[in-house]
Amino acid sequence: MPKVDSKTTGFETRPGKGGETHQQVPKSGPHDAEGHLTTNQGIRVSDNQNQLKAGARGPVLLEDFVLREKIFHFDHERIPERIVHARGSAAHGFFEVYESLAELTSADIFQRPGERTPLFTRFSTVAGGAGSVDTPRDVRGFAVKFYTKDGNWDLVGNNIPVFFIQDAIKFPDLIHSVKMEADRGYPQAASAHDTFWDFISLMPESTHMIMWAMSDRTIPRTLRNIEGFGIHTFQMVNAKGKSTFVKFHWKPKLGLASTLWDEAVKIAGADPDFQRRDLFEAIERGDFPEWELGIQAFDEKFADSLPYDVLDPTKIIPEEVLPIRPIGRMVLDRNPDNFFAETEQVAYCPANIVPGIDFTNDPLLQGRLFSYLDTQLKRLGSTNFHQIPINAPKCPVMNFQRDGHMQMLTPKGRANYEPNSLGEAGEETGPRECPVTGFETAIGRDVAEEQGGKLRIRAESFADHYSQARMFFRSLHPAEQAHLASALVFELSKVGLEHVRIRVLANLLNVDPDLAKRVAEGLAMPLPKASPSAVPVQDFDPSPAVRIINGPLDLDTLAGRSVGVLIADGSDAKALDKLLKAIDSAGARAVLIAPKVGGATLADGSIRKADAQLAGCPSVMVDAVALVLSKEGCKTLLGEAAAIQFVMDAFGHLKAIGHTPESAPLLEKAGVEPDEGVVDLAGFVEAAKTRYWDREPKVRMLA
Ligand code: HEM
Repeated sequence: MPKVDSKTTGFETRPGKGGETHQQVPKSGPHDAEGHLTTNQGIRVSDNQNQLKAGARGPVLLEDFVLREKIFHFDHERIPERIVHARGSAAHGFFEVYESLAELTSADIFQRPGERTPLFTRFSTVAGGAGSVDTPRDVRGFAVKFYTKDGNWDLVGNNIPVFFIQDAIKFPDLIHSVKMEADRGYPQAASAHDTFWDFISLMPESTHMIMWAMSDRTIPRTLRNIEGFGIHTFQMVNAKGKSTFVKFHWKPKLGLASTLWDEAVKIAGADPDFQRRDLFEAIERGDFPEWELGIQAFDEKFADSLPYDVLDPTKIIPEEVLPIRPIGRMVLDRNPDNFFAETEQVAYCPANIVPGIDFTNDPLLQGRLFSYLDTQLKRLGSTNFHQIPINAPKCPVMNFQRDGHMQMLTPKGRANYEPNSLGEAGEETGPRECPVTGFETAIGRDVAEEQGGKLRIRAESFADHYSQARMFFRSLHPAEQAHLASALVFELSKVGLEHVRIRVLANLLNVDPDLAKRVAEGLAMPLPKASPSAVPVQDFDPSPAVRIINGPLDLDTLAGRSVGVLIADGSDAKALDKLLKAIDSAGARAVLIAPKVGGATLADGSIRKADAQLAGCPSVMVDAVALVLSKEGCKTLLGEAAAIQFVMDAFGHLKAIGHTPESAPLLEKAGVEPDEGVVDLAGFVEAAKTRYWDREPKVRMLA
C-alpha cells in the first residue's frame, strides 16, 4: 500500500517491483504545484530509481535521456580546486562603518556612519587540498568580498601580517616547495618536509614569516579567533585626489585563541572539519562572529622615516609605532545556502578595488594583480564567472563585453561598441565612461622611480631580513617562544636533509642566538656559524601587540567557547543543571558527553540525552571540561580508556578541569596533579576562562 509521508516529505512512498523505494508526488495531485522532479530541460521524471531497459532484466537503451543527462551532469561535478587555499569555509555578513572617512578616501563604503555593506568572507588553509583537514600548522586565508555600491572590493588577506616572499616571481617556487613533494605525492597539508625547508633555508627574506608561521598563530583554535591582515600597504585616495598609505587589520571580537600542537594533531583525527563545523554551527545558533576593521594610515614622510620599506610585504609597522584606528565592524550572520555555489565558486581578486582605494608598488601585490583572474578563468571555466551570483556585484554592471562560454545575460540591441551614434536613429546606445565618478589611478609616490630604467633587481631597502624576525620572537610570551622553538624542532626533525637543517640553524642565529641554541639542542645538532646577513641586524623595541598570551587580544572569557560536560549513569541532576546554566550565562556552549549517545540515567531517575558519545568526542573538541560524575559512574569510567584519555588530554592541553568530589579517582588515574586549573564545580566557570600555561613545563618537554 502506498504510504503518504506528508509530515516529512508530503510525498507518497511506495515500493517498486524490485523492492526499491519510490517517493512520489501523490497521484491525486496537485500536479500544477512545485515538487515535481524534472530534467534540466524541465521534463517531469516518472521514475528516478530505474534506467530504461529492454525488458526487466534486459540491456539499457541509449535513448534514456533521463539517465544520460543525470550521469553526464554528475560526471562533471568537480571543477579544479584552487591551486592554493583550496580548503575553505565561508559565510555571508555585513560591514558597518563607524564614521565618515571622507578626509582619507572617497570610497563609497566609508562615507556614511552606520551604513551597512553586504559581504562574503572565506577563510582557508593554504597548502592542503580541498579535502584536507582543518587544523594543520598553516597560514589561514582571510578573504573578504565587499559588495559596495561602487562595485566589488576584495580584501584578500591572511591571518598573518607578513608574507614569505618579497616578489611575486617566487610564488610558484614557494608553493611547489610546500605542497606534496613532486615525486611521492606527500605530505598533504604540511610544511614539515624536505622541499619546503630546503626552499626556506635558501630564502632569508622568509625568516620573519617563518617566525609567525611557527608560532601559535598557525594553529588557531577556531576561525572566529583569528586576526586578519591586508598585509600590503595600500592607498586611500580622497575626493581631492590626496592619497594616504594604509594597512588593513581585522581584530576578532572573541579574541585570539590557539591550540597546542598535540591538540591540533588530535583534532585532525577526531574531526577533520573542526573549524568549518565551528563556524557553521556558531552562525546557525545565532552566535555571529564579529571582527573590527582598523587601519594604520600614514603619509610618505612617515614611511620614509621608518627603518624598513613599507612596500616590503615581509615587514609590519608595529602597532606601538603606529596605532590602529578602528573604522568599522564585520559581522558574519548567514551561512551559505550551498557550499559549491558560494564557497567554492567565489572568486576573490586583489585587483578588485573601488574608487577611493588603490594599490602601491609592493612587488608582491603587483604580481598578485595578474595571478587571480588568470587562475580563475581556468578554475571556473569561463570569462563570465563574474556573473555567478556569489561573484556578481550588487550594483549595475554595464559594458560592451559580450559572449564567451556560459554567458548568462541577454543584451538587447545593436550597440556592442562605442563610440556609436545609434542614439541618433532612436536606438539604445549603451553606457559611456565617466571622468567624474570613474576609477582614477592615484598619482602616488614612486613616480620618479618609475621613470628609471627597466631593472630586474630587488631594492636595497628590502635587504633587512632578520631585524623584524628578532623583534617578533622577542615580543612573545615565554610559553609562545617555547612553542615556536618546539615547532621548529618538530618540523626540522621531519627534514631528512641534514644540510638543510644546518642552513636553517645558521639563519636562526641571526634572529636570536638563544632560539637557535634551543632548536639545535632539540635536534641534537651542533650550532653552525650564522649565515651572512645583507645588512646589520637591528634590535627594534619589542611589540607586545604580536603576542597571543597576555597580548591585547588575550581575553579571559568563555564567550564563544565550548565546555565538555562529562556525565554517566548516576550523575546529579541538580548539580548538572546548575553548571549548564552557569556555562550558558558565561556565553559558552555546553557539550553534554556521555558513554552512550542516547544519554545517561541521572540519580533522580531522569534520562538526559547526550550531545556526543564519549569515544567520539575527545576533550580536544572543547575548551574546558567538567566531570559531573557520581561515585558509581566514575568507577565504571575507570575501565574506559576514552574517559581516562579525555581527562589526561584536558590536563595535558592546559585546560581547566571542574569536577565533583566523586570524580577524583578518574583524575588520579589520568595522572592529574591538581593545580589552580583543577577546581570544584562552583569555581569552574571562572577557571575555564583561560588555559594554565604554568602547567606546561610539568606535562611537556619543550625546546
Ligand atoms: C600577501 C600575500 C598573499 C596573500 C595574503 C594571499 C591570500 C590569498 C587568499 C586568502 C586566497 C584564497 C582566496 C579564497 O578564499 O578564495 C588566495 C588564493 C590564491 N592566491 Fe594568494 N595570497 C598572497 C600571495 C599570492 C601571490 C604572490 C600569488 C601569485 C603570484 C597568489 C596567487 C593565488 C592564487 C592563484 C590563488 C587561488 C585563487 C582562486 O583560485 O580563486 N597569491 N590567496
